[in-house]
Amino acid sequence: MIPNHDFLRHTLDNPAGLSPCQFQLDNGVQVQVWDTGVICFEPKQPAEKDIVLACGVHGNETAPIEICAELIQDILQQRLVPAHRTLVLIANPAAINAGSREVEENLNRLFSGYHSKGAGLINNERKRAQVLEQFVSRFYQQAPAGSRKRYLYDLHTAIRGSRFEKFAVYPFLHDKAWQQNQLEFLRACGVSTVLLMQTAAPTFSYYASNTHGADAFTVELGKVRPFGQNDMRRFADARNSLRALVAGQPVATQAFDEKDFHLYEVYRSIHKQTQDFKLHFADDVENFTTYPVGTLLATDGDTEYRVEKEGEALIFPNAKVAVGQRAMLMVIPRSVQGQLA
Ligand SMILES: O=C(O)CCC(=O)N[C@@H](CCC(=O)O)C(=O)O
Ligand SMILES: [Zn+2]
Repeated sequence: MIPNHDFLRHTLDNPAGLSPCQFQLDNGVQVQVWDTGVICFEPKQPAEKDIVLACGVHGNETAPIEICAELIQDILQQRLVPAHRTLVLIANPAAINAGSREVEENLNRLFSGYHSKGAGLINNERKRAQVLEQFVSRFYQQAPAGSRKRYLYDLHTAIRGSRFEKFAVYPFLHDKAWQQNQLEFLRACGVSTVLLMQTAAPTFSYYASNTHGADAFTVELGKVRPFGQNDMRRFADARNSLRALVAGQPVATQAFDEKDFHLYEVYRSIHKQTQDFKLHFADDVENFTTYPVGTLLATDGDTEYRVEKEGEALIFPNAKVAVGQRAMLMVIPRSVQGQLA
């Protein structure tokens, strides 16, 4: 039903859609293909977690796609046995085939209904964002009754190198407490730099967090590289921790100690206002770089953006985004002492 148990290949061969199908593995795990890139695993007696793993929201971010493709194949071949209901999403097959971040529009700016705003469902990324929301809703709503925990890890790699190779974006929680066990899990994945957002966002992780109450994160696992050029040893902690999570096996976490983390909050978000938006530092400047107060960072027509605050660090600078979109975040260190649940 899935040739060679290779769901990534099957997805990329059918980027426009796949007929739903379902079957059972010899170990009792129920497999349901809901669409291209959308596969759901349900153990006979699922434990309490409902886990969504997403990759390929940006088509050129290949290492997370490889991690998820291997996990799917290993479940299908019964080398990995899920203990929890698990939905794996290869989010943007057309962009993966094109080897590009997006085909027409940034998929990760289209969640929480943004797909249908303005001009509406005018391209495939907008349509995909809508159906991904529907699949995530279905997955969480179809869970067995009882006390359950929802998770979504949206796996990415960043365009630039980074002073801290791996980092996560913790979506805005509307003043709810950050989860200590989630910070511990991220650290087991090799991620000890976390950006705590203070505003709503059109991203997949914010959607899962805000709409479904999931513990949800955008996880940046390294730098963008083409298929075949990822050193998968650098992803071993993330790969192994995610597989242990799905299998219900112990994850090698350590008790939270703030000294082990680099925690940041957003000081300001710089949006591209005109086509003239220009960054005033080189393409190889890394995420989390700091400059002295007063340094010119970017210009946008007559507007100048300079470092305003000691310790302000830049992240996700990208002059190529569409006008109106986030072109860079400036972040500052912060503490979460006494603010964790
Ligand atoms: O490296 C970059 O500039 C972008 C990497 C990336 O795709 N980041 C995500 C972050 C999403 C979030 O803020 O939760 C994105 O920009 O969509
Ligand atoms: Zn990305």
